[in-house]
Amino acid sequence: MIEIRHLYKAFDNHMVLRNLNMKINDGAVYGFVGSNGAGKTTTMRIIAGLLKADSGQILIDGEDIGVRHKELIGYMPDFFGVYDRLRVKEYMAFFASIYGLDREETEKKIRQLLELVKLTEKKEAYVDSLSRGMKQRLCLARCMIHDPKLLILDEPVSGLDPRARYEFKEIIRQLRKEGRTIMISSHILSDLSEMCTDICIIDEGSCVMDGSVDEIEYHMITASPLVIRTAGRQEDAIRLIRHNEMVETLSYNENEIQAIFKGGREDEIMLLHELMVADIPVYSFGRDRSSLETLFMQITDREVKEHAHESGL
Ligand SMILES: Nc1ncnc2c1ncn2[C@@H]1O[C@H](COP(=O)(O)OP(=O)(O)OP(=O)(O)O)[C@@H](O)[C@H]1O
Repeated sequence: MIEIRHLYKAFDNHMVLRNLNMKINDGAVYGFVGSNGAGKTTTMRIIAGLLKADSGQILIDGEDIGVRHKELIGYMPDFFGVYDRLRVKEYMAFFASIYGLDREETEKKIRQLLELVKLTEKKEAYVDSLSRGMKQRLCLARCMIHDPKLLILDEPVSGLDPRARYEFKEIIRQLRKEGRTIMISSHILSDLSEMCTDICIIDEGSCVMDGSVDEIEYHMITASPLVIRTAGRQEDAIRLIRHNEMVETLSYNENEIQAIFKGGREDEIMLLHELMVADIPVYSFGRDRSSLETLFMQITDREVKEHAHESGL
């Protein structure tokens, strides 16, 4: 398990990380989401050993990571450097040499990793001739050359076209199946929920919500209003719904009734059952599934953030 404890970092008196805490279980694909400037890259660079924290600890299996970042972590930055006149296989061999792999091991690793990222046929191609998506995949391959305990990927799909994003996500799903531990950042929550097992939402340098993707989605669902449409008898429906203890607020117009409903699926079924028993002609009943992005906006909204903090989310 990787634990980040009480991380603080300031640049020129500007506090960027404030008491950041995270736990990443072995085999987790840990989505790290936050808006621009939230502190994602800073956190990742500190874990990768490229930047020093002002205070805090990074523990792997209970031990302080110390100076062992290089061997334990594979870090993929959010930009790709220029490698003039270097072929794909030479690029990979260069990184293998940094980690002291012998010739046989280097060849084996290059073969395996290029296969994983579907670049075997590009082995002899010059790096600079590859498409953006291919470069991202090559960069991922080189981060894995030394079999790191934790892979850190900083916004790996940003700037990719839909096909390249899909291809990259497929590789992450494959790595997830293999039980790799991965931390992956994005400012798009829905990108991460497709690939990840867990999500941490960072805002102004602190984690404001974390949990499994299922837990996060549960919060998303209960944050979405319940929308009920009837074919007549709307006033009776409003009266009945208003009395349900799970209803926090109610609004309506001539077409529909909207309720902020704190109950889960069972409570929704109960309410629908009550409406049916009262013979109210319900023709549509369900959550207005606000996108994950809406939840994200809500959580990073000041007032909601305070509420989430108080309720221990
Ligand atoms: N080397 C630096 N010197 C001064 N300020 C910095 C430095 N690096 C980052 N910052 C500031 O720290 C804050 C957090 O930046 P960081 O890059 O960690 O955010 P981020 O969440 O990764 O954002 P983005 O999604 O835009 O990449 C920003 O206000 C940024 O300007």
